[in-house]
Amino acid sequence: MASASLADHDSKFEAVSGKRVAVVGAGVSGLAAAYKLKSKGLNVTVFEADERAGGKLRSVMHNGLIWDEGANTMTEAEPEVGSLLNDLGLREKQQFPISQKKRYIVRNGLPVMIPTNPIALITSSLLSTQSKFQILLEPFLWKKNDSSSKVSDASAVESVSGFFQRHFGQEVVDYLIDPFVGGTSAADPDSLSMKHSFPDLWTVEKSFGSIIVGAIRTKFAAKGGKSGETRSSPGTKKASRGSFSFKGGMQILPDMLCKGLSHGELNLDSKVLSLSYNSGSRQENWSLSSVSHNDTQRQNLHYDAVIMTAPLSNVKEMKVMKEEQPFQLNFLPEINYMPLSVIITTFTKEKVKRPLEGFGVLIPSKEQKHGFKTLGTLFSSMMFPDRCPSDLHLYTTFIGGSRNQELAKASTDELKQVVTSDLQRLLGVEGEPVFVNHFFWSKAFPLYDKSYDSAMEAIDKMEKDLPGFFYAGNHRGGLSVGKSIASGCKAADLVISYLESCSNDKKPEDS
Ligand SMILES: Cc1cc2nc3c(=O)[nH]c(=O)nc-3n(C[C@H](O)[C@H](O)[C@H](O)COP(=O)(O)OP(=O)(O)OC[C@H]3O[C@@H](n4cnc5c(N)ncnc54)[C@H](O)[C@@H]3O)c2cc1C
Ligand SMILES: C=Cc1c2[nH]c(c1C)Cc1[nH]c(c(CCC(=O)O)c1C)Cc1[nH]c(c(C)c1CCC(=O)O)Cc1[nH]c(c(C)c1C=C)C2
Repeated sequence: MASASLADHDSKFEAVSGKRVAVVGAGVSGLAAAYKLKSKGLNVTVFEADERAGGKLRSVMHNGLIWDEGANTMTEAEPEVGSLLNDLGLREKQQFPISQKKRYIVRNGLPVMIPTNPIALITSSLLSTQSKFQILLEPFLWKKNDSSSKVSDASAVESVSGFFQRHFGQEVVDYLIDPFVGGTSAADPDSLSMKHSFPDLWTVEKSFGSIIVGAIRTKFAAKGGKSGETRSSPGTKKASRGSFSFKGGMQILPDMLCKGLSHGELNLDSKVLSLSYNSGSRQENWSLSSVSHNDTQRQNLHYDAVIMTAPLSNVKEMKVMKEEQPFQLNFLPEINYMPLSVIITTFTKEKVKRPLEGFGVLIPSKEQKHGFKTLGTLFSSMMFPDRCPSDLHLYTTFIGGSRNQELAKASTDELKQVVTSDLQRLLGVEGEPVFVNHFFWSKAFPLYDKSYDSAMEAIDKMEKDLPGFFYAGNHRGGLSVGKSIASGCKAADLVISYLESCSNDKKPEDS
C-alpha cells in the first residue's frame, strides 16, 4: 500500500515538474507561492512592477535606526507560516517584542491598558460598569436556544459595529472595536462587513449564539483538549507566542524568499500589462507581457498557469485576452482602498516624560474630541530595543485610514506636528523629534466593506472563466501577512492540482 501511494505521489510530481508558472507580484503572497511551486519542481517566474520585492513589507536601516514602513509584526496562526519559517531557516532570526501583551487604548485623553483577562476587565477603567456587565452576561443572554431569533441572517450584510453592538453595546464598539479595527485595517467599524472582516466570529454566532462561548470552545478545541498544547507540526514553535518580527525587520522574510530565486526567476521592474489565454496550443496556454518603468525592456513569455497577486485595482488595468478575444474585466468592482501615512520619529529618552512599555497605543475615533489626530503609535524601540541607539526612543505612528483620508496625504512637516502633538499628550514628549521619516501608502489596504461580496464573486469568476488563472493575496481571506502567505500557498496547491489534471487529460492522446 505504502509503496503504491508513494509511486503515485512520485508520478504526480513528474507530471507537473518543469511546468512553467508565472507569478504576478513579489509581495509575500506571490513570493510564498513561488517558493512552494519551486520546491515542487515547477519552473517559476515572478514579475514585480516595483524595483524591489516585498510589497507591503518594507524595512529601512539608516544611521543606526531600523524601522518598518509597512507591516511591523506578523503571527503564526496559519500553519503555512510555521512551515515556511522552518523551511527558510528563519527561526533564529525571529524577534519577539518585549511585553507585547501591554497594549493601550486612549480613554478621556489618557492611555489605559487593554484588559487581557476577566479580572483585569472588571478593574479596568476602559469601560463603564454597565458595559462590563454586558460582556460578562453575553454568554447567558446569547445562549444558543434563546438567541436564534437574535442571530443575524446568514445572507445579511451586517457591519462590524452592528454585530458587536448587538452583543456588547455601543461603548464596547466605541472603545474596543473601533480602535481594534483602526489598528488592524485603518478602517471604521461602520463601513466594514462583519462577514468579510471577522469570518470566524460570524460563523461562531451561527453555531453557538454567544460569541464568548463560541470563541472559548473553538479555541479549546483547536488546542486539542486538556493538554493545552497548541497543535502544530513537529519542530514548529507554538503559535501562542504571539506577534513577532525578525532581527533587521520584516523585510528579512521577502529577502529570504527571494534568495531561493535565480536572476531570471525574479523579474523586478517588470509591470505586467497583458495576459492572454489560448487553449489551441497544446502546452503553455498563457502568454504574458511586461514592461519596465522606462519602457527599455519588454518581454512576452509563455506559461502553463498564472498566479495573480497584484491588487484588484491593478488587475483592472491589465488587458486580458481569451481565445484571441478581449476578456473584459468590467465585472471587477471598484475597490475602496485606505490611504495611510506612516511617520517614524525618535526622541531622546530624557525628552519623553511618561514613556510606556509594551506594544503601542490606539486612539478611538471618539477621542478625536480631545484633539488627537493619529490612529495609533507602536512603541517600536520598547518592543525591539536594538532598533535604535540606547539613548533614544523610536516610535511608529499611523495617520489617515477611513477616519481621516485627507490628513493621510498631508506633508511631512504637517504630519510631524500632528504626531508630536499626539505623543506630547500621550507620553509627555517635549520639543521636536530628533529624526523624522515619512512614508505614504496611497492604497495601504483594501476595505472589506459591505459591498465586498462583489469583489469575491469577481475573483471567483476570473478563476472559473480563465483556465489556469489563480488569484491570491490580501484581497482574499484577510489582510495579515500570515493570511497573505497562506493564500499564496493555497494558490500554489491549486496550480499543482490544475496542472496534474491537465496532464491526466492529455495522457490518452499522448500514448
Ligand atoms: C502600513 C501597513 C502596515 C501593516 N501592518 C501589518 C502588520 O503589522 N501585521 C500584518 O500581519 N499585516 C500588516 N499589514 C498588511 C500586510 O503587510 C499586507 O496585507 C500583505 O503584506 C500583503 O501582501 P500581498 O502579497 O497580498 O500584497 P502586496 O504586498 O501588495 O504585493 C503585491 C505586489 O504586486 C505588485 N504589482 C502590482 N501590480 C503589478 C503588475 N501589473 N505587475 C507586476 N507586479 C505588480 C506590487 O508592486 C506589489 O509588490 C500592513 C500593511 C501596511 C500597508
Ligand atoms: C494604528 C494603525 C495601525 C497599526 N497597525 C496597522 C494599522 C493600520 C496595520 C496592521 N497591524 C496588524 C495587522 C494585521 C491584522 C490581522 O488581521 O492580523 C495590520 C494590517 C497587526 C496587529 N496590530 C494590532 C493587533 C491587535 C494586530 C493583530 C495581531 C496581534 O494581535 O499582534 C494592534 C495595533 N496596531 C497598531 C497599534 C499601535 C496597535 C496596538 C496597540 C498600529
